[in-house]
Amino acid sequence: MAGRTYYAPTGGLPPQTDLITDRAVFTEAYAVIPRREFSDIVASYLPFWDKTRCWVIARPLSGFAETFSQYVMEVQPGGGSDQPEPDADAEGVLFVVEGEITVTVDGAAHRLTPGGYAFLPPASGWTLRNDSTAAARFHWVRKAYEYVEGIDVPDPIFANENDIAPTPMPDTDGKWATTRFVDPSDLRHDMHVTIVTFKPGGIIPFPETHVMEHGLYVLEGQAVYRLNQDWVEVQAGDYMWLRAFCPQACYSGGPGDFRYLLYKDVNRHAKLGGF
Ligand SMILES: NC(=O)N[C@H](N)C(=O)O
Repeated sequence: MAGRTYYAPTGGLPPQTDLITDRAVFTEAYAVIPRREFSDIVASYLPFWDKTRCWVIARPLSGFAETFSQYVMEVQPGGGSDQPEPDADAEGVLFVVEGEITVTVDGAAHRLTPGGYAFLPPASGWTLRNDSTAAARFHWVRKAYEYVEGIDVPDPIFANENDIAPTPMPDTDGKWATTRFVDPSDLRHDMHVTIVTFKPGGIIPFPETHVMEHGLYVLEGQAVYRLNQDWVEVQAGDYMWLRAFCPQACYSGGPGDFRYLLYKDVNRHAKLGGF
């Protein structure tokens, strides 16, 4: 799996000479945030985080019952947090796209580099530092954990995608594969963050239409993505936010692999009545 690349935004502003034409879209069913929208203008600073800024790229919006938020975090050398997560019920997944971070849980320090993944259960008391000499950039997906009586809360997980063999989708000749950090049938988990890889020519050959929400951050490559009734061109660094039931399909564009980080809510009953 050598040679993977991970697009990481670095902020700044498009030059004043740029045309405004862009691929940004916001509809009831989906949003597309092109990579150049990760500008200084929309960066935020978070309470109890040092030398850190972030781009909030997804959050629950309305009575449509969205489940998750997603940030791209940028932590400068010496920065980090001893109280990163304010919500005791929030579980988190971190995925590193640039630099190095050290995440500590239960007294054990874990160094994560590009391709590095961490699952952090609610109330785990994790902390994070960038002890390196360069900026670190990583995704942080947050969700309120849905406790089930009789089912344990999952343990922390630390992994790197480069150590995991992707699982090919059946009958695709290996052109569509998913790298999983969690066993899909493990009912302790109510969300999955995976990496979806399409070889050139790989496609989703039908408009998947399902109740799960998605956040898709394009790590590498380019494609034409079907979102609801629209075809949208996407490239490394772009983000797609999909509400429940938004039909989705794609043609990967080559010449290299098209890969994205995918959030999905799973393994829980649909709530009946209210949100
Ligand atoms: N857009 C996607 O990649 N969707 C996945 N196939 C999924 O829902 O698992």
